[in-house]
Amino acid sequence: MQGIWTTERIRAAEERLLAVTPDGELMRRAAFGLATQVAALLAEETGGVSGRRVVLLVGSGNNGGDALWAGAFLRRRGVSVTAVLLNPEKAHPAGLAALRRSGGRAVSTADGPRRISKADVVVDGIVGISARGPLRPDAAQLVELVEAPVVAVDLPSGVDPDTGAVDGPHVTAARTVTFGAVKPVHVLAPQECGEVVLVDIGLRPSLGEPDLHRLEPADIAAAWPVPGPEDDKYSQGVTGIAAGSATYPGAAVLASGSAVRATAGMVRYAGHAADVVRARWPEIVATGSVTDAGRVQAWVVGPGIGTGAEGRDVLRHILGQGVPVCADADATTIIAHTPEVLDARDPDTPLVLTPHAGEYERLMGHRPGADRVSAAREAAAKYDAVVLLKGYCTVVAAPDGRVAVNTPRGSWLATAGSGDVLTGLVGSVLAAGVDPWLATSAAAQVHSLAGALAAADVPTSASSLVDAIPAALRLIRATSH
Ligand SMILES: NC(=O)C1=CN([C@@H]2O[C@H](COP(=O)(O)OP(=O)(O)OC[C@H]3O[C@@H](n4cnc5c(N)ncnc54)[C@H](OP(=O)(O)O)[C@@H]3O)[C@@H](O)[C@H]2O)[C@@H](O)CC1
Ligand SMILES: [K+]
Repeated sequence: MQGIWTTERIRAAEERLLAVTPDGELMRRAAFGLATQVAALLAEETGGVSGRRVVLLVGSGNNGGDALWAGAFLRRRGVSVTAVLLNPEKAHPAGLAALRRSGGRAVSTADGPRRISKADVVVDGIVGISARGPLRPDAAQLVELVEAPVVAVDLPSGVDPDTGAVDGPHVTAARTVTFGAVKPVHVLAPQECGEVVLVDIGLRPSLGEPDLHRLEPADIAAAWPVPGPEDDKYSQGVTGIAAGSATYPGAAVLASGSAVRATAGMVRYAGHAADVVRARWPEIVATGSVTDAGRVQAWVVGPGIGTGAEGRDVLRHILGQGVPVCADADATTIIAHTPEVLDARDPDTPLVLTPHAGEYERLMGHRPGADRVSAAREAAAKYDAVVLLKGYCTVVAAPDGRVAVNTPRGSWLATAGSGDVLTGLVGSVLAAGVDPWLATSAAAQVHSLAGALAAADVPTSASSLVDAIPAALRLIRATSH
């Protein structure tokens, strides 16, 4: 699992490491890694390094220091380097001296536009982990003029380091070179960071346990149920699906189909769309009501069941079965409007909620806001449930505080029925007895990978998303070694 640390933790670890490292050493390590990446991007963009033009946008902190030192390294490779100093009195003295010694030049913001227009690559050393809020006007004016690809130092300036939130002018980078550890901004605002490259500066041993996680293919492959020689269709977990209606059977077909494709376990369907589901998925045992559905190891409930009395009865019945439940869509709304349905739940049985921002507001009485990680944690604690907060990046919080972030591969998943597919995936992994936080996080990643495979850079549909699940699983297994 990839660990992600908040800036408070990074700063504490840096202090510990700085105390035992020669002066300036960490910055030089960081800057050398940065210079290597800038040179690589120059080569990719222009076919060469020597003689190319790099402009550094340099703020008043150590982030600017990194950029200046990297400029000095780039000079050694024959790059023409100009630093635009946003605040000349406060520019990192040692970095500025190093750049000047190497033959680089430093100019004021007045000369910035002319230099920027000729740059092959621009380096954003405006601010790093100590700043909050949008770019100040002088920096914003220069950034607006940039047409060359940008390499962000540590993070794209103007994007919040801990939440990834954007609230005004900011940098959008082609590549972000970060140091010591991945920070929340990199997984919560991937669209602003571009490709993220981590440079090791020796921080890892000082960091401790991560604040957030991102599952790697090996984690998903290890969590995903794979049948063994002793398994039969029951032992791998039976998923129950209570979704859809006679008038709107689509949600039932998608959620059930997703569960069929996701694991080798059996799938039962209970509801008014039984005929349609059976016709589309003959391997599913379908009945008209949850009361005669038979034994399941996990329930998926909600998509298309309606928010009236009947939907409420279905949800209450399912919550009382003593097995893990993934409550989605209409079930979320029912819980928000009549929280007493949760009285039917055995407190020891896992519950997964999958709200989008609007459903979150119904559940919590306020919008998720800019800090989506804290928002998900708050809901997880309130409902004693795993909460998957939908959005461009999906945040999965457990009641014990664990959080996983799923970075998307494009926006293709924003298609009708996509949520029904996700809930089917979650349910089928829950049915196999996997830890609910891990099951939900793994399902979210398989869902986004299936979306990317189904779309292949063109719009897709939820049905093709279901069809792409096996390919996504195959790819994850192939890349997990
Ligand atoms: N520590 C280490 O060992 C290592 C650290 N490393 C590097 O250091 C970076 C952190 O450096 P840092 O702490 O000096 O702060 P940083 O983010 O550069 O600047 C903050 C200053 O910017 C200003 N400012 C604030 N808001 C602003 C805004 N919206 N728009 C514009 N300006 C704004 C404000 O200054 P002011 O202008 O108000 O005087 C504030 O004081 C880190 O990201 C990494 O790159 C690496 O070298 C590895 C080793
Ligand atoms: K930066």
